[in-house]
Amino acid sequence: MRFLKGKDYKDASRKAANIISAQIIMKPNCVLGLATGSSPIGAYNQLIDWYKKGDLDFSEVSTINLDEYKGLSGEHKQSYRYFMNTNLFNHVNIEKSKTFVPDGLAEDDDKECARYNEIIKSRGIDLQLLGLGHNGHIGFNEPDDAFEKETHIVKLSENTILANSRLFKEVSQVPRYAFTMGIKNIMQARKIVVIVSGVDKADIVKEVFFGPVTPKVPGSILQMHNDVTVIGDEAAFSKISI
Ligand SMILES: N[C@@H]1[C@@H](O)[C@H](O)[C@@H](COP(=O)(O)O)O[C@@H]1O
Repeated sequence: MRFLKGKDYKDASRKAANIISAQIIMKPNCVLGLATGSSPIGAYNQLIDWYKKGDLDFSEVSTINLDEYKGLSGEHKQSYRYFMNTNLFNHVNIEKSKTFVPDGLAEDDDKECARYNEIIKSRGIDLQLLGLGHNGHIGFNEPDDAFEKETHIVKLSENTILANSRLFKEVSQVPRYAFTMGIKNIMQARKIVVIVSGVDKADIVKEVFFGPVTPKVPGSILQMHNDVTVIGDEAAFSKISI
């Protein structure tokens, strides 16, 4: 595992964007596994900036997102499809038909999980970007008794519902269920980049990357992957010595 410390969030975001853009330059038709949340926004902004300057081309890139709330349409402002469109896809020359996010309105959960899982397996992810939930979740893989392997529907923990309610008018509006890639899907990515920022992530960063590997802390499985880069600002890395 490599740790890259940025001076601040902007610096950390630029480092993450550098790795993503190197991936696109080395393999123009690469498959990027993308994440939502506040953590990757800075990296997305940097990528947009480089695209606008003519330094990056997304025309052959495909993307597969980690997760989506069940019950929200892609037009809903808090859906992850909407997030991706507004924070990245609408601003670069990516073909929308090559951007995948689970369908939050799918009527049959099992069918949607199988469909999405097939999208992941048939393409294969070259680089997976991740944020980290305060309870150590990656995607929406919540603490559990076992590592859930493939795409599945998950009941969100109270902790996650509360953390994510900051983006909704009130906590009751936060969906209780979500579709998410499983741990096996994430671990099969060739390369993984985790972005963390802020002092509120300092404890979980220590637990995930230096504590025991356990499904109670889902991100801890990343210790077993052979190509993980963790990028953070000083605050997020304040409880580890690297
Ligand atoms: N499903 C997403 C995760 O993919 C994300 O990593 C996490 C952390 O978000 P943030 O980066 O805003 O702290 O939030 C959500 O729950």
